[in-house]
Amino acid sequence: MPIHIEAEESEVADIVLLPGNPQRAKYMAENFLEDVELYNEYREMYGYTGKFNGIDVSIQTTGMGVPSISIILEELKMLGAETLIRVGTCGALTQDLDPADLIIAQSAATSGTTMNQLEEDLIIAPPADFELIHNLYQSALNLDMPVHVGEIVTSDYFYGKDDNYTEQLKKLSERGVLAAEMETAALYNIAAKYGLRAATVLTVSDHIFDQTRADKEKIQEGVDRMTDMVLDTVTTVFG
Ligand SMILES: O=P(O)(O)O[C@H]1O[C@H](CO)[C@@H](O)[C@H]1O
Ligand SMILES: O=c1cc[nH]c(=O)[nH]1
Repeated sequence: MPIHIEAEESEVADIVLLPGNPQRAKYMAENFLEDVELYNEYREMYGYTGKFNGIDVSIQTTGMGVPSISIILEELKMLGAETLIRVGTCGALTQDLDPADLIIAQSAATSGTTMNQLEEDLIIAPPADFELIHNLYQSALNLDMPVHVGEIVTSDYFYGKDDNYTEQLKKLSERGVLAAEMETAALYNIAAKYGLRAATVLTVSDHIFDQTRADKEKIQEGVDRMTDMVLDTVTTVFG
């Protein structure tokens, strides 16, 4: 049994959804899955397994940031997980995005974390699994949801350290990077290391440059949309 996910392999599904927030994991499990079992409570890294349209699906909390999600991903690999879909929130880097819009992350640049640096002169940027993001996009269109596809940045900072960080984000924004969050580069790198399938879907909770945050109801609307989209794709790809 791994150290931080106190579960047996048989308790975790092949398909795992990955919210950062434990309350989101609980909400998604209780409101979207049937026959739900809680398999992990340690450190409030809640993990649930249930069924959606007859398909076994787990929802595993990752915590915030690259170190936390990296522990969880390594342990999910030990527990036999094969398909990993992050369901997170993010800060938009452009006014073209509205609160509760959805983003499908094709790739993740990094700021502050060395996740994409394989060796001194070797930077990699593993992409999302194409079949997953293709189907996620189709699900969003079919369900008439506002969706954007592109690059994001995974940052070690939620609160910008200094002006230099804001300048970095502005440069990324000028190059078309849509939003910042704190885990996806770890997900895509660890998935590449083990040959797992991975994708990230985010809902916009903040606008970084004007420092505005959507109210809780709006963020919840985005979470509900995002979960509907992801479970529609799970049904199409694995049903
Ligand atoms: O809402 P979650 O999935 O936690 O994702 C985002 O929210 C947290 C910061 O508030 C970070 O984990 C960031 O990546
Ligand atoms: O990392 C994050 C997540 C949500 N909102 C932000 O501004 N940053």
